[in-house]
Amino acid sequence: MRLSLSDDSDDDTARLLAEHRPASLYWDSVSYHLNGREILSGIQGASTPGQITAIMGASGAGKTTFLDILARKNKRGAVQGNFFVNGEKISDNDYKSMIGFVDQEDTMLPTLTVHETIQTSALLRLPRDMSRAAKEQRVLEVEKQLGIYHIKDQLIGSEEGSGRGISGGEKRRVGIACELVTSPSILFLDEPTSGLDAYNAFNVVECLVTLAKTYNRTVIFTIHQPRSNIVALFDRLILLASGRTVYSGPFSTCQRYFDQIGYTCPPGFNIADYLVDLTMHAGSSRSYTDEVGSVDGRPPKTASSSLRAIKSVASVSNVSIEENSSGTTEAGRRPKHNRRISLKQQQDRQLYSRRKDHKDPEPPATPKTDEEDATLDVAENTQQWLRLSRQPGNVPPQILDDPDQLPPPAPGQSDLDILVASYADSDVFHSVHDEIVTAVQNAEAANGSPNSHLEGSVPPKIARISLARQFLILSQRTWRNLYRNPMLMLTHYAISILLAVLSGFLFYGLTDDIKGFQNRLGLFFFILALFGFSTLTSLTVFSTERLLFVRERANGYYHPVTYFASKVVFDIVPLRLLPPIIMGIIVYPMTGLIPAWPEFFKFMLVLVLFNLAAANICLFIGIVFRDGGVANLIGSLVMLFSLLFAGLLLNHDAIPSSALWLQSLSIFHYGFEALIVNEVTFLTLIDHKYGLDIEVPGASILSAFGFNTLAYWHDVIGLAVISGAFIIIAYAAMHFLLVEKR
Ligand SMILES: Nc1ncnc2c1ncn2[C@@H]1O[C@H](COP(=O)(O)OP(=O)(O)OP(=O)(O)O)[C@@H](O)[C@H]1O
Repeated sequence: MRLSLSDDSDDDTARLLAEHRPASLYWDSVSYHLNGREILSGIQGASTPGQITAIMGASGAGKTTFLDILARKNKRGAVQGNFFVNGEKISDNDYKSMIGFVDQEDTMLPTLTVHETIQTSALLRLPRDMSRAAKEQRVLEVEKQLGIYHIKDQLIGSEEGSGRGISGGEKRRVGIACELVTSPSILFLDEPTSGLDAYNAFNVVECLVTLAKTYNRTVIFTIHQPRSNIVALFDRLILLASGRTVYSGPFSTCQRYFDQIGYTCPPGFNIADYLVDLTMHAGSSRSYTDEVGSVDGRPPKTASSSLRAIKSVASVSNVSIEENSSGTTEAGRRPKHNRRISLKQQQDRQLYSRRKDHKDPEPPATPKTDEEDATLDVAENTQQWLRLSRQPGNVPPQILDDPDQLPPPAPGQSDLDILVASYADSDVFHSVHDEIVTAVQNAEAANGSPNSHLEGSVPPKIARISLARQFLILSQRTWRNLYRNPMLMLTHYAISILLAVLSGFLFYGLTDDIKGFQNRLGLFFFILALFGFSTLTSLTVFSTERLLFVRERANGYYHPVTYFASKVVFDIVPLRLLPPIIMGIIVYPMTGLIPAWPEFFKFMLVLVLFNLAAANICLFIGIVFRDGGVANLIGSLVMLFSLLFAGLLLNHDAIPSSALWLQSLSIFHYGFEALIVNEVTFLTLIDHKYGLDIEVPGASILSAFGFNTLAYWHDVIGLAVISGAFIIIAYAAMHFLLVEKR
């Protein structure tokens, strides 16, 4: 999968890659509290360019939380700790410009192709002064690098709707490509192999290794229980259990380390499986080293708690299995499941108990004083942190260089306590700690030198593309998404045309009498109700892309205003404005409404503004209410309320006049009144009574029905104001509510 880096003839691409600053990441005393609960505590570690760092642990160990914190994601709880890039503390903004983050679940538009998806990321995020051709070239390079070039024209697809597209592994690689295309110095990935088969999982990790080694990037990911061929690719390992560090250091030394502290991974067994199982058992058990130790005093040979392990477990265990599988129905024998439990317990004890062949040493690490702890917790700056790190009391005088020296289990101590204490007392811990201190000292020395301004940790500021370009790129994406989703367009247009023709026939040939007036009332009411309720589909304008928007925004793809504008222009215009215009053009002449251009245009203006107002109200509701069902309910209630106050249904005598101001909130009221006033005010209607044709001015009839004949422009302005107000508050809601918070 190794490919040539780039076409050197392209200066822009070469410059992008050259401007990348290799970034070593160091962290120390990292803790995280949420709602008074400690989720992570005292994690330290380092990851340098060219290295793959894996964060492992059982489910709920805190891997994702820790990765989020390393990537400086916006967290709900309180984060503490020291974070250094090349030994320096850098601002969140600078940091975010040099990292890429790939989430566990892929959030991509299923209607775009692989190439378009990566291209959008590149066009939005690569520097303004890089040419379009160079950006395109960068996309192709990354596609080749990740082995997805051959599927670049395939649709992403989804399980439901647009049909199955590319595979899960390919999707994961597209997600990585979207981040890689900006050439980040540090790449974070949350469970990049989850949901993938062994082959695809290996391919993905192999791509990451190529990236780290060939392009000198720092790669950090969480991973659940990797297969051994993947494990062999790790350079560093961070093993967490209940948010505490069981191991953080070079992967190459981890097996020896666990062996030294009395937890031996059986030969031929996947160390990742063993370690994750160990942390699970350790967290739930009290130390029983002294109870069982190992069978016949020797370390166990093989196995795990799984069936696979049971099959390969040695000596005594095999006997137990045979016993277990032979006469389970014979009288006098204990039930089968009891034997299984005891077998499992026995094996777990063999595998996950500390070996007995160690002498217990002096108590471990000199505890820090309360004062020092507190100071470390609130360590504000590098100087303070360094001072504390250099104090002898913080560096335990004795490291675990004698493999037979282990901390003794205190009464009530769990295996996890022992594992955590052993690590905090180990030479691995101290060498990582020294590495951090040295990096910080070197950075300080470099900053003090006269040439310090030449090479900082922070890459040069990237000039982002303008808002106008962002809008164009996002509009193109929204438009593609729309026209490749023909059912959505088709439904809106087909319904509008069908209902226009239907109402044209039902209200064909309106007469100029009282009956004709009533028909006009019915026609306008029908048209408004139809559009009012069909705009409820605007509720989903954001719901389907909510997660995509939140993530892209957090990853710095664009300014929210450009996303919002592109959605409004390319969703609301084609789906909410064009259908009523088409319907108006069909219905108006068919039914025989006033055949004059001014009245026709005034009729269309009301239809358009009414639809816009209804769509913007739904847009706002769809943004505020995350749950689709709730949003639908609220949307329908708002429309019903508005319909009730339209003027036709209301019994004015039954409602106190003080409550009539509610009409000013009703878009149906504005729309209905404007349409009927526009149509009837200057008509002369014939009333057939007692065999006579009495001419009645339309204005009189309107007044008798409670309409204000001078209200047309007032109503038009009312619709425009509601429409404008809701688009502004919809944007405000999106800006303030749709912010990533993990
Ligand atoms: N926003 C949150 N609200 C409540 N609890 C949280 C939140 N974030 C994390 N936690 C808790 O923190 C612990 C660690 O969660 P985290 O998702 O980091 O674990 P994990 O190791 O990534 O698990 P998995 O492998 O299952 O994804 C869990 O007990 C989880 O319940």
